[in-house]
Amino acid sequence: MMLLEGKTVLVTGASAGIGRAVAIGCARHGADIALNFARDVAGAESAVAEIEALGRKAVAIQGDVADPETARDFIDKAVAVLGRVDVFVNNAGICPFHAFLDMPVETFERTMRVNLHGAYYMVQAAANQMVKQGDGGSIIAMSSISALVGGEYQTHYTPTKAGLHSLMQSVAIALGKHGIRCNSLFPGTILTDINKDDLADEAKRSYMEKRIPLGRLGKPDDLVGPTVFLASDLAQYVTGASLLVDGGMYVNLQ
Ligand SMILES: NC(=O)C1=CN([C@@H]2O[C@H](COP(=O)(O)OP(=O)(O)OC[C@H]3O[C@@H](n4cnc5c(N)ncnc54)[C@H](O)[C@@H]3O)[C@@H](O)[C@H]2O)C=CC1
Ligand SMILES: C[C@H](O)[C@@H]1OC(=O)[C@H](O)[C@@H]1O
Repeated sequence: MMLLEGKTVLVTGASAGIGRAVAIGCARHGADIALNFARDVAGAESAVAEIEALGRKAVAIQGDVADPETARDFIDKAVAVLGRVDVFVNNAGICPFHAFLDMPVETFERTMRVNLHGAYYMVQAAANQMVKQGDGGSIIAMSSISALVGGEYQTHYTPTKAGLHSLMQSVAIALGKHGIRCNSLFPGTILTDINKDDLADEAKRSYMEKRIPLGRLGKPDDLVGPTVFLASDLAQYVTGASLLVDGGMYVNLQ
């Protein structure tokens, strides 16, 4: 069943990892796609080619989400090519693992700017476009299990993910009157470039795997179904909600 037929979906950070899987997954469900990407031109172009091969329209638009100008530019260019915005997926993010006591100011500030400030500007720009269209929409934030639990080397990162979830709760209230639903996904540990180095440590990887009742680390495609659900009319009465997509890791105390 095609759940996103006729919809236009915008995804940030979509040249690789979860964002790319979600963009292509939404296209499989009938959506046209606009992808934001930072630097990886080849990754963005190949994602566009994959989406077009599915018979859908796709456009890749370059921009650093930490720059407030990028948000307006992304929405305007996406609308110029695809006509409208029905679904906005705020996915772009970084997690440069580092200890707390000597966290460099620039690492802390860059993580905040990309993950949280960038999300704020993007969500605001997408929401303004949806309000202008006048027929609702769906905004989805790629938050994290890290909105709920800490990480020794993620003291700069986990607050951005809790902040993203909080942003979705508040904008769900602000935008409800416009029929715009706002929800968060909480991925657990998904194998992508963001944690390639961290999980190169065999002991850490095996510890993470053992914490997961479903017995494996996640893959980017694991986020497609939950994203499509929240994007689709199946979730027409779901807003301000969050969904863990973690193989059960969060609930596994002992
Ligand atoms: N992989 C995991 O275990 C988990 C990931 N997440 C979140 O999922 C999202 C996607 O991450 P992954 O696919 O895992 O990592 P990834 O590193 O494969 O993808 C991140 C994407 O964001 C883009 N990006 C980074 N900075 C950007 C900027 N300034 N402007 C535009 N794009 C930018 C990257 O180019 C890349 O395409 C992130 O927000 C991450 O925090 C959440 C929970 C778990
Ligand atoms: C980057 C981490 O491996 C990943 O990102 C998160 O949000 C979780 O903390 C995951 O473990």
